[in-house]
Amino acid sequence: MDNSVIIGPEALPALGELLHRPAVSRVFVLVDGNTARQCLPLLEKQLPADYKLIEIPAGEEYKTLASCDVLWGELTEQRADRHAVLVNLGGGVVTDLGGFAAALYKRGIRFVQVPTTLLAQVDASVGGKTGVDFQGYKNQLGVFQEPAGVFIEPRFLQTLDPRQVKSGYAEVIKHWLIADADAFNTNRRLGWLTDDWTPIIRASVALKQRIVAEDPLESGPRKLLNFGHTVGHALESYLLTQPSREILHGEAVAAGLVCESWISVQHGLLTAEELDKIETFVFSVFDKIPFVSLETEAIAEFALQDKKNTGTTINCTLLQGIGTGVFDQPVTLAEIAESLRYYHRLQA
Ligand SMILES: NC(=O)c1ccc[n+]([C@@H]2O[C@H](COP(=O)([O-])OP(=O)(O)OC[C@H]3O[C@@H](n4cnc5c(N)ncnc54)[C@H](O)[C@@H]3O)[C@@H](O)[C@H]2O)c1
Ligand SMILES: O=C(O)C(=O)C[C@@H](O)[C@H](O)[C@H](O)COP(=O)(O)O
Ligand SMILES: [Zn+2]
Repeated sequence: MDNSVIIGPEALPALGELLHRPAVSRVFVLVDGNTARQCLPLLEKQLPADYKLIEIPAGEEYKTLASCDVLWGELTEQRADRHAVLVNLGGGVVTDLGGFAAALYKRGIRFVQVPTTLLAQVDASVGGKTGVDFQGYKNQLGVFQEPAGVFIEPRFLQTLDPRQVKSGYAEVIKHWLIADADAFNTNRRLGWLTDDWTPIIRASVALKQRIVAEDPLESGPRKLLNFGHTVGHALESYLLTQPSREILHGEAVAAGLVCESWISVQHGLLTAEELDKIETFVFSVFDKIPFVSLETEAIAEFALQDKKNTGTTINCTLLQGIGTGVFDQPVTLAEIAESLRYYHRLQA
């Protein structure tokens, strides 16, 4: 097996061929409640007859060690050996958690990613970042571990809620902002809806693969892929602590793109006109996330746990013009809070 990415109608048959190889002792399929119903039927004919299904509840709140415990318990109960393969069928929660759990079970079994949301197809399934949330912090526990393959079938998106599609689109905009000004400028005029996501998935995967190949363990340029996430993760983590204020990862990232673009302007890296273009595009797709200005400090505090930090210094990825990211830019906690106040004042 290699860690290739296959996109299109040939993806699932290729996975089927791989799962029937003699080197595979047993196949386990990890799903959540929704992908069990909506996605498994399309995959099922590629699976060996004796595959074992393992289900976790859907949602970010289940991206935890407790869900890994359920998965590890099943693998142990079934006497899964090191030649077993775990197929992660779902969005970023299933691909992150399943990849992490597979990397730890018996010090590592092979896993494959079958992403079923736009977000997981353009971003989460690619690049080998896996993990779970811990004590309210996003992806606090995790490993870098490449899957044995990524099999992307855009037809899965047919059953996806439009809100979830938009959430994935935030990561696509992020890719354009850090590395593809032409795509940003073309697509901001076209709007976000399309009948066929395949070209956008292909372009995003290629862009992410290029950056990951240069720096798989995120000691340098991979930090570009984290643009929007210093503030985005802070907002997401904060709102996850608030009952009935649900936020999706991509929605938080969209807000983070605006806040971190504003910080880029304060650092003299981006012009006010460029910031305006970014805001206009982002708010043509996403509603503004409601929070009150009294909450900005508490939200900003979460940035103190960002994985790009060194000691007490918050290192942000910023934009040096649309289409060019720059990483390791020190920013203060006060700037993070001020960027949230700026976002809060904006009229969507
Ligand atoms: N590892 C990485 O590089 C990386 C990159 C980006 C995001 N992430 C992580 O990904 C997670 C978010 O992923 P997500 O947005 O896919 O969320 P998700 O996995 O929670 O999926 C969103 C919802 O859609 C449902 N669903 C999935 N596929 C479906 C389909 N085809 N039809 C109908 N419903 C479907 C799921 O059950 C869930 O309710 C976050 O935890 C984020 O931190 C990781
Ligand atoms: O692949 C990467 O590298 C990314 O940063 C992609 C992000 O979109 C993704 O949300 C990632 O999980 C964030 O990682 P973290 O290190 O900030 O937890
Ligand atoms: Zn992300």
